[in-house]
Amino acid sequence: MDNNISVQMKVETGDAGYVLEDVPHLSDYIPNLPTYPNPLRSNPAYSVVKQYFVDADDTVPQKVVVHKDGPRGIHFRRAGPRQRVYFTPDEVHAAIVTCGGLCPGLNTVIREIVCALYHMYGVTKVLGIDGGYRGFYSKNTITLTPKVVDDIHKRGGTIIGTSRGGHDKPKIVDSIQDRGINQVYIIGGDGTQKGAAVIYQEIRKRGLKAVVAGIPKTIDNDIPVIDKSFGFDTAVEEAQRAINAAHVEAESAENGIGVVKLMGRYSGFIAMYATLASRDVDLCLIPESPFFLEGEGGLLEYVEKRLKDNGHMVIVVAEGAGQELLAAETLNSSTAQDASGNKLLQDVGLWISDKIKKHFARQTSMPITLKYIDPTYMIRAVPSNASDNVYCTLLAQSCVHGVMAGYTGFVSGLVNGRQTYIPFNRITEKQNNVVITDRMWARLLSSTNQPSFLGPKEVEVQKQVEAQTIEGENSKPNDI
Ligand SMILES: Nc1ncnc2c1ncn2[C@@H]1O[C@H](COP(=O)(O)OP(=O)(O)O)[C@@H](O)[C@H]1O
Ligand SMILES: O=P(O)(O)OC[C@H]1O[C@](O)(COP(=O)(O)O)[C@@H](O)[C@@H]1O
Ligand SMILES: [Mg+2]
Repeated sequence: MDNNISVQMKVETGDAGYVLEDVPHLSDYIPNLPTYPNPLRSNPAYSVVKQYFVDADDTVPQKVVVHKDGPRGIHFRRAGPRQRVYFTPDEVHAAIVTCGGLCPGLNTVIREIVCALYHMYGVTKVLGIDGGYRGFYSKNTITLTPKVVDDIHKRGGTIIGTSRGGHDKPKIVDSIQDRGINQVYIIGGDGTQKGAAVIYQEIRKRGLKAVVAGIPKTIDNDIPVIDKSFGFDTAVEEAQRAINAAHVEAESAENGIGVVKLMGRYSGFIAMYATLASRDVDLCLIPESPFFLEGEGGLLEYVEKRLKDNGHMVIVVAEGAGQELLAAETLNSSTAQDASGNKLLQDVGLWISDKIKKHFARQTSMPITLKYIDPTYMIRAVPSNASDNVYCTLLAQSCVHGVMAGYTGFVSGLVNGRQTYIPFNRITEKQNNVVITDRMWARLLSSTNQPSFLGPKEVEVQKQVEAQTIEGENSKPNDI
């Protein structure tokens, strides 16, 4: 990707260390664009709202915990409707695409973009791109109207389909240009938003009056800056059902062990939150926290102790946990990737179940019953819950307001409880991970009673590594 920062974001500084990481605007590269009064002025639902339009100077701080003499720090532009817009309703030709893995709430976001465009801004031309990025150049489009999307928020998945791979920049931008699309709404994770950033840059290079806006999606909650990603709460809630089942199975057998594998390729947020919510979990394994099996202080010793003390136990394991152990053992540091270039993982749930079974098979005095539950796809294929539905609505509406106001090259995201516009590069440059020296992981350790598997030396190293990340960057949602 061309990392030309000046076209990705506009940095403004102010007094007392104030920094605004602003998003690009159509007027940055197209001069003298006409503007129009926002049609929401005469919308009966919204015209009564006091101060409905967002003040042009409103910004939201990234860090809310501050010291008396500390700098004001990084801010993002506050989302919301502006007094003037850069498109007339007839002029707009919008397209929506969903890419990457599924996530609860995708259909709600699609629904609310369509409805906001129709009902708030009088737009009537909205297309769905079929099956992710490759749909721009290899498939017919899907017409989206309020009627078509009316009850889609009650369904899991995405009605316009999704895919991995297939990001062909020239073909995608040609398709946007040839079809006369001038608003592109891109819903997807880190990979998708990297793709959105290059599409935006190419559109800008060609001088087109077309805006590109993203809505971050990831069930793993691994996108930085934003408070949390939509669908995450639903996934954690759905994971409870699997954990409950594992607990019931474990409790009902002598030395019963229930193992549940949850999603989380590089970030263990689902496993951590599902564990904290359940309180039935005795051991939670995540990619960020290394562990070992054999010997004093190892996982097998802990399992044995827990069974002796309690008669049963529940283990939650994130899919990315312990991958280095599997690779070392199978001598298979596999380089296999999916179509988007994401590393394909080995099944840690099966592996750990097998290790535990073999360990106890060697000890005839302690027969165990182990049940392995793999609900990974079940937790992301469900419709979003009530609170995610509201969250998706706000994300979608904020995105539409920003696009109508001429902003481009941004994602709509929640920062410290406020809707904001964030430049693409800020959310694609790094990943949000569980910080195992933060308070949230300590809460988990204290709730499960599991060992941290780290010696004092390793804790020190971990602290030093984490101290090197920019202060405050990773402070959400771990360090509450
Ligand atoms: N670095 C990149 N540059 C351009 N496109 C990318 C990049 N990484 C991924 N993509 C595209 O984004 C889409 C989704 O990516 P993927 O990693 O599968 O999911 P997610 O967006 O959820 O992380 C795919 O169509 C893929 O080709
Ligand atoms: O089998 P698929 O569709 O590739 O999805 C599996 C992966 O999708 C994820 O849910 C994340 O997907 P995204 O990066 O698309 O959000 C991971 O947790 C999981 O490894
Ligand atoms: Mg991803």
